[in-house]
Amino acid sequence: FLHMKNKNYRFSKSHEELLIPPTSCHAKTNVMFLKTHKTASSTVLNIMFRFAERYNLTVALPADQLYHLGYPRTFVAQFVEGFETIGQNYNIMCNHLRFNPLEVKKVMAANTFYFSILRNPIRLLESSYIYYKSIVPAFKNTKNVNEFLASPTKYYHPADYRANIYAKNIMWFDFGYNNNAEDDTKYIQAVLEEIEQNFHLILIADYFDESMILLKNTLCWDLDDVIYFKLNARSQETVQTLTPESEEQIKAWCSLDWKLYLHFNQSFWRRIEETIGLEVLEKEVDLLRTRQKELMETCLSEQEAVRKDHIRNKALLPFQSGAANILGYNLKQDLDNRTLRTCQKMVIPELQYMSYLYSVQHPHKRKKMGLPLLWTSVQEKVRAPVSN
Ligand SMILES: Nc1ncnc2c1ncn2[C@@H]1O[C@H](COP(=O)(O)OS(=O)(=O)O)[C@@H](OP(=O)(O)O)[C@H]1O
Repeated sequence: FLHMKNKNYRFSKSHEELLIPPTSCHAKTNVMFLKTHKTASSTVLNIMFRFAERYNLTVALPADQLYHLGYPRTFVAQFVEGFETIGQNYNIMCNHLRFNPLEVKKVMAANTFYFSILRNPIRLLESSYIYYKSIVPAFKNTKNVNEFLASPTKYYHPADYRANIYAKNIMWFDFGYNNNAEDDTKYIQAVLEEIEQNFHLILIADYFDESMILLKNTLCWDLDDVIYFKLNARSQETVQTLTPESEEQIKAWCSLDWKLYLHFNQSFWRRIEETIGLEVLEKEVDLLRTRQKELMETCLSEQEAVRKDHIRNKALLPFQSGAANILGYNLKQDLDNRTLRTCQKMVIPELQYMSYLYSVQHPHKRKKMGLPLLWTSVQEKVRAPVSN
C-alpha cells in the first residue's frame, strides 16, 4: 500500500496539509520499543517490523532458538542475534524483554528513540488472567478473575514470585523494576523520573489511534507507517466482567502499575496538547481510521478478525494461550502478488513475522523451530524485487 498511497488518498486539501511534515523533519529510523505485556504491543511490533522492512533496517532479533529477548530474565546484549559481530549498529528493537538500559544501549545506536506503551491495569489484569491462567500459580486455582481478586493474597505466594509476574504489576516488572516492591511514594517518584529519563515517549493502549498519531508525528513517519489491523485480540466470550469491587481491588493490588498508568496517561495528553492539539489530533485519527477501513476492504475476506478455528491459512494462526481464543484474519483469495504481500504483513502474527525476519537477516543460521514455516515459504515465493 505504500507505493499506492498518493493515488489512494482522497483527502481534502486541508487534510493533506496536516500530513505534510515540516521540512526539517526526517523520519527517525533508530527506534527501540519496550514491548510490555497485554498492552496492544503485538500490534505495535507489527508496525515496527513493517517499518524496518520498508527502510531495510537491522532489527535486534532474539538469538538462536529464543522467541523473546531473554524474557523474563533481565535483558543482556547477548540475547540479540549477531551482537558479537554487529555491535551497536541495530536500528530497531521491539521484541519482549525486561528493560535494562545499560545493556540495551550496547545494542542500539546513541541517537535511538525509546518508547513504550501502557494500558489501564484494570483491563490489563483481566486480559492477563485469561491469557496466563494455566501457567500462573496465582491464577490456576481460582474459578474466575473476580474470585482471584476477592482475596489475591490467598493465591499469590511470595515463593512463586517468578512464575507470578503476570498476576501483579506486570508493567512495572517489564520496565525492569520489582513488581513486589512496597508502594512507597518516594520510591515510585524515583522510578517515574527514571522512566522519563530513559524513554522519550510513553503511549497509552486505551487510546491506541491517538497514540499512533502522536507516534508518527514525533518520529516524523508517514500515516501509512502506523496503519494497523488489531492483532492478538481475544474473542468476546472469554472477556470477563469485573465487579466494581474487583476494579477497585486492581487499583490497590497493582498499585505500582496503577500509579505508573495515571502518571503517563496524564503526560500523554499533556504532550498531545503541547504538540498536535486536540483538534488536529481528531482529524488525523479520522484519516487513520478511513485508511485502515480501506485497507481492510482491500485485504480481508471478512471485514473483521475471526476465531482461531475459522482461520483458513494455518500459517497465519496466532499463538494461542490459556482460555483465550486469539483471533486472526483471512485474506481475500484473489489478491495480486504485490497486494498479497502488503496484506500478509498486516496480519502476520508476531512469532511468524519474527521468524521470517530472522531467516532474512540471518540466512545462514538455523531457522526458528516450532513455528509455522509455511508463511516463510509463501513469502519467499512472492518476494518481488520492488522497493516499497
Ligand atoms: N489497536 C489496539 N487497540 C486496543 N487494544 C488492542 C489493539 N491491538 C491489540 N489490542 C489488545 O491488546 C491485547 C494484547 O496485547 P499484547 O499484544 O501486548 O499481548 S502480548 O503480551 O504480546 O501477548 C489484547 O487485549 P485483550 O483482547 O483484552 O486480551 C488485544 O485485544
